[in-house]
Amino acid sequence: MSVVAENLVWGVKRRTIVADVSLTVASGETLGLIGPNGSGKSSLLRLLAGLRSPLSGRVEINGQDIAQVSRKALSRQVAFVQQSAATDTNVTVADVVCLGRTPHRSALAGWSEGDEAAVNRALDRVDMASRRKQAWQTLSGGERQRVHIARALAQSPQVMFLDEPTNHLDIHHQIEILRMVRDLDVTSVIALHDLNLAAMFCDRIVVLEAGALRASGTPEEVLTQDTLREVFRVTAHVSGASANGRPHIRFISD
Ligand SMILES: Nc1ncnc2c1ncn2[C@@H]1O[C@H](COP(=O)(O)OP(=O)(O)OP(=O)(O)O)[C@@H](O)[C@H]1O
Repeated sequence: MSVVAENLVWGVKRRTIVADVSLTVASGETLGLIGPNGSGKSSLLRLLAGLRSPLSGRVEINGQDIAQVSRKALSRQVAFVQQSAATDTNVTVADVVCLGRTPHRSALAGWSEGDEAAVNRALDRVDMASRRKQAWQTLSGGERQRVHIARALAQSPQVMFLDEPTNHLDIHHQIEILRMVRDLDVTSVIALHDLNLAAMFCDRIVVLEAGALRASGTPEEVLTQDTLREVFRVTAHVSGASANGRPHIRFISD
């Protein structure tokens, strides 16, 4: 399923936070969203996922204007992994992941084998199958993050929006989660701070600066020394595409 945003504008009071952003994500593509703190990544993700309405502009998922699609219908197609999402404390890991099945169930239908299989597969994918009975409030920050990703996977989405999904994760799980998202047959948009991980796992990257789209293209096209200096205010050496065709950034401290 493709995602197309046309001239999205959003803000509060007189402040424009997302400034006329247009982008296209092809079906199955992994798009990285990068930019400094406060550049509008989370705000743009929420607009793309239909969690917030733009002041102007529109979002189409699979050719349909999401403003015309019901919440429930949208949640059968679209999953959103929020930055440090809250969850009721008195539940188990399995309870949280089972919630991912809600959009696919009718009020009268019981829990099906298909639901159970989707939950088990999701727990397996994030390496949490052995913790299904553990109480949510006893999990570490990284484990909670992985369970939230499992809930999104249990939703069997065709489009995933992920806001800093590698927050709290150790390097093994950062790589595992991003590799898994890239390899899923799902269109995804991922806000990321780690530019080398963005280079490794994203097909294309969009750079936001003060709410506006500053650059977009392949990692090699976008992650240039000039962009890093001008947008992120860092000095860095970018080595050309290595064997895997991805640039590598080395930050220079003085
Ligand atoms: N509801 C709101 N009311 C007022 N200001 C807001 C609101 N939502 C976002 N902002 C402001 O808009 C700007 C963009 O926020 P956003 O969370 O989208 O940035 P971000 O790029 O995701 O940042 P970070 O990298 O720090 O997570 C910030 O300055 C933020 O304070």
